[in-house]
Amino acid sequence: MEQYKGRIAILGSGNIGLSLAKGLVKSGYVQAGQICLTRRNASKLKTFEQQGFVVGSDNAAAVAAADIVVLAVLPQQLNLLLNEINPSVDAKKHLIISVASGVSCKDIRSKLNTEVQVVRAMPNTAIAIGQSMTCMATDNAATVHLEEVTRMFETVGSVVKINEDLMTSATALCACGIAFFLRAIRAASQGGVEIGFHADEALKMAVQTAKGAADLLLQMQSHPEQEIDKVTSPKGCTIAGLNEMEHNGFSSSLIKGIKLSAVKAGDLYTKE
Ligand SMILES: NC(=O)C1=CN([C@@H]2O[C@H](COP(=O)(O)OP(=O)(O)OC[C@H]3O[C@@H](n4cnc5c(N)ncnc54)[C@H](OP(=O)(O)O)[C@@H]3O)[C@@H](O)[C@H]2O)C=CC1
Ligand SMILES: O=C(O)[C@@H]1CCC=N1
Repeated sequence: MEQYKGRIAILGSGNIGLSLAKGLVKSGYVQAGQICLTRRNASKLKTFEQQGFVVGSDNAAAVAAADIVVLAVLPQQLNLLLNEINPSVDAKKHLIISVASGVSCKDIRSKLNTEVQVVRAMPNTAIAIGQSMTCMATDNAATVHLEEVTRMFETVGSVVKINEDLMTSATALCACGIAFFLRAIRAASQGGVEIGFHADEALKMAVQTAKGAADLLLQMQSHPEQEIDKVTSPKGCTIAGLNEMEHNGFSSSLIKGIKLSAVKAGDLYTKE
């Protein structure tokens, strides 16, 4: 893979900003020294500085030194940040990537005095280990820039390009979604403890079983129900457990949670 030659500013180096930074370096897309990480409390970035990242609190300086600018603050923090960097953004030089939930490309441009190109990306925290599901959308980025952003996120997982009006749905299904599956694994391990395993072995068993389920679907390209049919022996214990879960609203609760998250994701910026 060809290494990216430019410089990236990640403004808002919290959970997702740092996960992205780690993933991009781990994948070899860039070296740590090509990434500038900012947050207001930059003293919390000391370990990243020791790993070779450029760190600081001066967003305008970070933008001036970069060609790709990643906006990774909370939606409620974004307007202040955009006001701060506005004088430093140059449409001819910069490409903006925003991972903020519920903020449109148009919203971002409306706060910057320029027709700068904006791409929205919605990764999840598995980006730190190159396993993100990242959804991407833009309303004005040139093909060449969209291709570069695609290449960037493909080094740290899978990428799907979607219409911008589906970005909040993508937030719920993929970005929040990783938490939903993690909770399911945790619940399975708690069940495992009740039926006789120590917590550490129950967790290991639940994790590997979940990984096997996901890999089956990825590698066989099959539908979950096809794989479930292979597990459920007639009058067996799997269908008994599965039906008990459904009587208690397993699928329904996941669907309802995803729907609520999608509504909330759309409201985070506008109802701050
Ligand atoms: N967490 C996730 O899994 C995902 C999050 N997102 C989106 O990413 C964004 C960030 O979320 P998340 O990482 O969870 O939030 P965090 O609170 O962990 O990170 C936000 C960071 O922004 C910093 N920050 C706030 N204001 C400024 C500023 N003016 N200049 C520079 N840094 C600033 C904060 O540090 P300090 O207080 O020191 O400034 C903080 O470290 C949100 O918009 C969210 O919707 C998208 C996909 C997944
Ligand atoms: O919980 C949140 O609001 C953010 C957006 C997607 C994942 N975390």
